[in-house]
Amino acid sequence: MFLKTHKTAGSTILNLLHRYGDHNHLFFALPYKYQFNYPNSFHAHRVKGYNASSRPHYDIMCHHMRFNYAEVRKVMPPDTFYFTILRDPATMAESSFSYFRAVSSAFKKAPNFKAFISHPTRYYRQGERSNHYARNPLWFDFGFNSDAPFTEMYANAGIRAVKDTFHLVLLAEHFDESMILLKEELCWNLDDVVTFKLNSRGTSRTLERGDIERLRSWNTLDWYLYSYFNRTFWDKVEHFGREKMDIEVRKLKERRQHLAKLCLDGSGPVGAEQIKEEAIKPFQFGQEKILGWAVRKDLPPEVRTRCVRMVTPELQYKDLLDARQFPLGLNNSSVLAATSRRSVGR
Ligand SMILES: Nc1ncnc2c1ncn2[C@@H]1O[C@H](COP(=O)(O)OS(=O)(=O)O)[C@@H](OP(=O)(O)O)[C@H]1O
Repeated sequence: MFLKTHKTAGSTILNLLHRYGDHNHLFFALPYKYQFNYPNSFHAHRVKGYNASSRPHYDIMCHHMRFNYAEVRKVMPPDTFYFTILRDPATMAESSFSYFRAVSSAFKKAPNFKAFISHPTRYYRQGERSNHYARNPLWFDFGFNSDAPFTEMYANAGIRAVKDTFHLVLLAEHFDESMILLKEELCWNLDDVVTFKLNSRGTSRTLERGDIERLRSWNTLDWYLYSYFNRTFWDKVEHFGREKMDIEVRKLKERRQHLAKLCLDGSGPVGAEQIKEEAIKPFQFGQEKILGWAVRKDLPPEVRTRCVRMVTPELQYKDLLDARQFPLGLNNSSVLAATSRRSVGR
């Protein structure tokens, strides 16, 4: 089970989970649309095909939700491996402002990002439309109260809850090291965790030191959470072995380079207008262009399919999986009964 927090490289992780599940014929716990009724708290009945009396065997759950462990547990098997990813609240806020400007009331009211950073309380009102993107969004996604006043006791209780549930907490800033830790935990192969960056923006602002401090302080609960799991992340790397990690990360980068040369048209991500195939066009949202990848045309069909899968964005891949799992619509009980016996577990 992957808790996909917002603006933390989750779409790239979804790609590797989609690919792995697709390749191994695993059964996904899918939302009816693209998210599990976010920003409302997750509820088991939001999973397509879930029925409390005859529960299909689900292998992977990974789409956006506001986490609710009691309900997730009803859907996923007891030996499920839980993981998630965090990002520094400062850069995350910059990404969120750009992406969610039109939907979050606080972001919308601010004339620009600099004004928001300087006086967030001037624009932010608790409970106003989509303001969970504007303050402590990680804390919110974990299902906690993102408007709660900061106290160490409260923040530590949240951390304990995350620590007790999630076996692995990754960091967007250290994506490659994160992939190696994930691969080790799941006993996967290197190719399973090779990805191309998805859902990235054409341009982003560089933050000044003072802005970073202000954003971390505005998002105190998230900063406290991030700082804690940053420490545990490096403890895990230490335990894995720094030298071994360097070797593994080097292999991962080499493999990514190799696959980029094999699969991609051009040397970097491109705007949606340069991608002709609808199946791999990135969804556009927010103030900046969201980039994707063009795939070489001159590849043997099998290789091309594999390359296309690597750059298939979340929405299109979810539709593919949905069509595979429910070829005749939701009432096709034979498909549910025939779900895989394998699970992404420990
Ligand atoms: N591999 C890797 N390493 C580091 N950072 C990465 C990676 N993949 C995606 N990204 C960055 O993550 C941001 C998008 O996050 P999400 O996909 O979680 O966003 S969303 O909530 O699903 O819309 C988005 O950040 P911004 O570009 O700052 O907006 C992506 O650039």
